[in-house]
Parts: sequence; C-alpha cells; structure tokens
Amino acid sequence: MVAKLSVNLNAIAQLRNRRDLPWPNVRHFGRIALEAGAHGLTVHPRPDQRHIRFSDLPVLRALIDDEFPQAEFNIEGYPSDFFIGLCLETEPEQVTLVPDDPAQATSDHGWKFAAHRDLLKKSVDKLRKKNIRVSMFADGDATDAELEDARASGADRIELYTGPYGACFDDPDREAALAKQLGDTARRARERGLGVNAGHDLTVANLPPLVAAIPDLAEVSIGHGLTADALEYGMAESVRRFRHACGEPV
Ligand SMILES: CC(=O)[C@@H](O)[C@H](O)COP(=O)(O)O
Ligand SMILES: NCC(=O)COP(=O)(O)O
Repeated sequence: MVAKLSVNLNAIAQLRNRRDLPWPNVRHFGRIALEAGAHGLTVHPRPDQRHIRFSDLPVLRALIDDEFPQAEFNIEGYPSDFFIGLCLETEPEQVTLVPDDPAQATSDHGWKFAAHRDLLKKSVDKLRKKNIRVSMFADGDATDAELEDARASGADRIELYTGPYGACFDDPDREAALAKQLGDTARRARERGLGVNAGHDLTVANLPPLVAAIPDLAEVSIGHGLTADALEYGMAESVRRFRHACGEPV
C-alpha cells in the first residue's frame, strides 16, 4: 500500500510573500521536492493570492514540463470562472475542486454535491475538454448519497478532507476511529468507481495508519506539516520522510 505524495507549496509561497523579495523561491523548493522523489506538486491559488500567486502557475508548469515530465501538477480551488480559466490556461494533470469561500482561513469542509451539481458538472465539462483529471473535496464521513452525487457530478476522484483526523494528534482512540471511518468512506467511493485522494493536516505520524486504512489511496497532498518538518530536516529530507510514511521503500 503506497500513496503517491504531492507536495503543496502554499506555505513556501506564504513565507516568500512576507517581504518584497524572491526568496524562499517557490520554483526552487518545487524542484527540491521533485528531485527528492515527490510524485507531484500541488498549489491552491486563492482569490487574495495570500500565498500562491497566479504568476506562480506557469513557472511551476514549466518546471514540471522541462525537468520532471513524469510528475503531476495539481491545482486546487473554488470553481469560479476565473479559477477555471487559470486551470485551462495552465493545463495541470489534475484539478481539485474545493468549496471554499474567499474569506476562509483554510479549507475546512467538503462539497454538498447535490446543492452544487450544476456548477460542478459545468466545471468538469470544461476541464475534461483538456483531459484534466477532476478531484472533488469530500467530507471524511460522506454518505452513500453524497458519493453518488459526486459521481453524478462527473468527478474522477474525491479528495477526503482529513482535517478532523489531523486534529487528533493527542487522542489515539479518536484518531483510530476516524481512520476507520475514512477507510469506510474510501471503500464506498471506490465501489462507485471514484478514485480516492486525501489531504489536510497530514503528518509523518498520522500517515501510516491512514495509508493502512485506505489500501488503494491514490495520492495525498501535503503542505503544512511537510513544510514545518522542512524547517527542522530540510526540504529534501522532509519529502523523503513523508514518502516513507506513505509506504514508499525510500
Ligand atoms: C484543500 C486543502 O485542504 C488544502 O490543500 C488547502 O489548499 C490548504 O489551503 P491553505 O494552504 O491556504 O491553508
Ligand atoms: N489538499 C491538501 C493539501 O494540498 C495540503 O494540505 P496541508 O497539508 O497544507 O494541510
């Protein structure tokens, strides 16, 4: 059981934006992550560009195209016309649609798929024309009806929101219960032909039980915890530690 690791560069960009200076350089840390064996890069260009700037997208697209053609680029965001336009211009391998309000501090819930079916289907139709895989953010306790609605909206995959799971770092019993719940939701999604990704507040410590609970977990996208560890271990070693936690024999 090995989940592919996509490194989210939001936190690197947020550190860069503290000053009007070009470091830490998002492309440079993206290259380090890919050289260290990450499967891909993830960014979440929010409307206020608090971290990832729209100008970062073509730079990271070129990095992968020029130097790491086997890697994937995953762009996350709310499917506004502007965001979809950015994705059609950048042509990432995957887009992850997230139901975030522009004012949100971070992503903290999955889609109510039925209520947003038209928006989601319209977005999928546009992205599919460019052969872009579409993943949709889903709550870890998504019901069968919600998973059906995700499939009906055209999703190729769901991304299980693992924030509540990540918050259990000091409660092993609740962490085990949520890992089991995530595994059950993943199983029910797979039964409906949906691929399963996961992300938010994942760490070296909580990844192994999650990977064990979701045998065919396709990909995890990780930024905050991996960047925090990079302050201690360096970026390359942090990526290797997270790859090992994902089940890779590094
Ligand atoms: C969708 C998700 O859970 C995260 O990838 C999200 O991108 C985090 O956003 P911030 O880095 O802005 O907190
Ligand atoms: N989709 C989750 C992601 O890309 C990064 O989330 P986090 O590790 O920064 O919480």
